Amino acid sequence: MAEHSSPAAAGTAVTVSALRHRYADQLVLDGIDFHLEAGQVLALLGPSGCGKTTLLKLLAGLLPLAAGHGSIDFGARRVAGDGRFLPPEARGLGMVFQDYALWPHMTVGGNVAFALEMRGLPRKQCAPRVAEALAVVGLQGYEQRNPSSLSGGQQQRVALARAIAARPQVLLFDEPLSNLDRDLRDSLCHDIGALLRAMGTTAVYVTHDQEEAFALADRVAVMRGGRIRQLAAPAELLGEPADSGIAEFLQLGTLLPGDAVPHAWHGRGLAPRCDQTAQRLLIPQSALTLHAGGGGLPGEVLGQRYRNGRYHTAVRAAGAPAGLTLLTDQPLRPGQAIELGFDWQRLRWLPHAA
Ligand SMILES: Nc1ncnc2c1ncn2[C@@H]1O[C@H](COP(=O)(O)OP(=O)(O)OP(=O)(O)O)[C@@H](O)[C@H]1O
Repeated sequence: MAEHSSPAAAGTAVTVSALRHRYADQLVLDGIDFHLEAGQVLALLGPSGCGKTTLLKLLAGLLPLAAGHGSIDFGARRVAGDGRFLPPEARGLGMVFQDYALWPHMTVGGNVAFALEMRGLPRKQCAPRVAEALAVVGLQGYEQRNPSSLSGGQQQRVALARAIAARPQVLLFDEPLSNLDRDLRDSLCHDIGALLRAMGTTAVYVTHDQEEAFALADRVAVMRGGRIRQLAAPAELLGEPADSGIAEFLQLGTLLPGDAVPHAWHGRGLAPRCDQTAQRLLIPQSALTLHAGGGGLPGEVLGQRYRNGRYHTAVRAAGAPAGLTLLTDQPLRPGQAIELGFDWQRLRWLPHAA
């Protein structure tokens, strides 16, 4: 994407308080609270059905907020709650959806201009704004093209141009890359991240792809069962997951039940279990290495799988249940005896997921 100066206005803070939502008698959001500073990017990450899209729709004004079900503020403006409800077009939003949602009967330029015309911008002023937004997403000169003549990645760039052309204060993304193949996803994800940082627009980005969330967002809210279970910067989530459910969802490593942890490990440097609520031991993949030179824990190779330039190696450590994963550059054969190095400082006792 082009290294352009921002066509968008700087973002506004977003505050969500005690938000709840019901579909008929099913409570799908239950007590959502967060505050995003202006210009921050929040990823909503969680398994299918946890309520990500519902939360995004409430932020967008695409769903009504029932009385007594919390509030949403954009800066000092209450956009929903306490009897107030601003429709989407009055919230200063841009939205990008999974299915691009471009008008097929309009040109690329027409699609981008549409958002501006809807806001009452005189036609004459639209053309330079359209050109500017298309340039930012790397589609300079595409105004006259038909959306159907573009690739999926290019169509999503048009949708992005349309979202930023109106200079929104808040950008909302609902799984915008999930229809694209992996390589295109990676490059567009990188471009969207760079664009958001350059624009300073506040953004909320729904995804179930952890890599996408961690690449783009300043903060990540991990959701489960209609609640935010942890909201933190990516590094904090990786290093200090709040419970075993989060560690499991983020696939941070092996989780051993407390009573399966070999007794001998305590003597080796494992911090003792600090309280009764700490029930499972997380052994992050990053804590486990192939040890050379004696003094490591004896282990055995169970199998290997090559992925992303490394061998994901299933190993069994002596006295412990199977299921540890070691990342290594070395090919190893099943049954091979090895020694394992543990970085005991990285092991964590975690409470069970609530
Ligand atoms: N219009 C609707 N009417 C009734 N129930 C709904 C409606 N939309 C969503 N739901 C239900 O609400 C819950 C949350 O759905 P939501 O789409 O917000 O989850 P999600 O985390 O975005 O899931 P996904 O990743 O699969 O899109 C699910 O149980 C879903 O079946």
